[in-house]
Amino acid sequence: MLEVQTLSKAYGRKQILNDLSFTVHPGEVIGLVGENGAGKSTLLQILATLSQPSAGEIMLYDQSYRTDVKIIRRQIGFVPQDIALWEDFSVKENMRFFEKLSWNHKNTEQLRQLCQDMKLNKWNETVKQLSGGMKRKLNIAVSLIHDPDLLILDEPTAGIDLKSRKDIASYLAGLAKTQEKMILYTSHDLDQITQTCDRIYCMGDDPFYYQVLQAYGEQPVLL
Ligand SMILES: Nc1ncnc2c1ncn2[C@@H]1O[C@H](COP(=O)(O)OP(=O)(O)OP(=O)(O)O)[C@@H](O)[C@H]1O
Repeated sequence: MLEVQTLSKAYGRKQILNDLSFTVHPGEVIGLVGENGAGKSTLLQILATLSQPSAGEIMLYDQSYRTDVKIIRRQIGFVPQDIALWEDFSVKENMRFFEKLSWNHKNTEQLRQLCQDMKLNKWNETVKQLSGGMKRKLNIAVSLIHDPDLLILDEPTAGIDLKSRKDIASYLAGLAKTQEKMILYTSHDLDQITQTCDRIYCMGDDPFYYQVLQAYGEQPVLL
């Protein structure tokens, strides 16, 4: 379980996150929504251990983000907003490269299976030959090589076609349910968020997202 308690983050005098508390349970897909600048990426970066909070506690199972960062990093997969792949390498070469950096090893067939599970069947094509949606699928596949318990994704479906969005969303939901993963992701696509997520957290001062989600029949949680 991921437990966030009274988390705050300020950049200089600018308060971005203020006293956030929430939990994510194994098997849950959590959607994080809010206007531009609400602090979603800031929160995800802290949860991915890439940024420090100004105050508060975070626990992943019984490990503390303050004292057990090395262990926690092994249990986290992070997919940033920007694609982070080697453009001149093939899909296979990217998977093998990142597998070498991973603490948990997989053979080539297992790596290929990960891509196929994501409906990415371009094993020998270079990344620069792939479409934006395919690159995003590969980015997600890379983040899963070390079999993380907690998967954090910053707008994994931004700018990609409806079919690929559905592929990714149903893959993430299946992963949470079959392997008890905790998945936390941001998106501005409320149709997809409401269809995919077990719970939705709303960030920011603007009540717009909260109200629209209520109109969808959801009961979002205000952070
Ligand atoms: N390194 C930084 N230094 C100072 N301010 C920052 C820094 N990173 C982010 N911010 C500010 O923090 C606020 C929250 O940004 P963040 O990227 O977390 O929002 P977001 O909800 O993810 O937005 P979007 O939907 O546009 O991706 C913004 O006002 C941004 O300018």
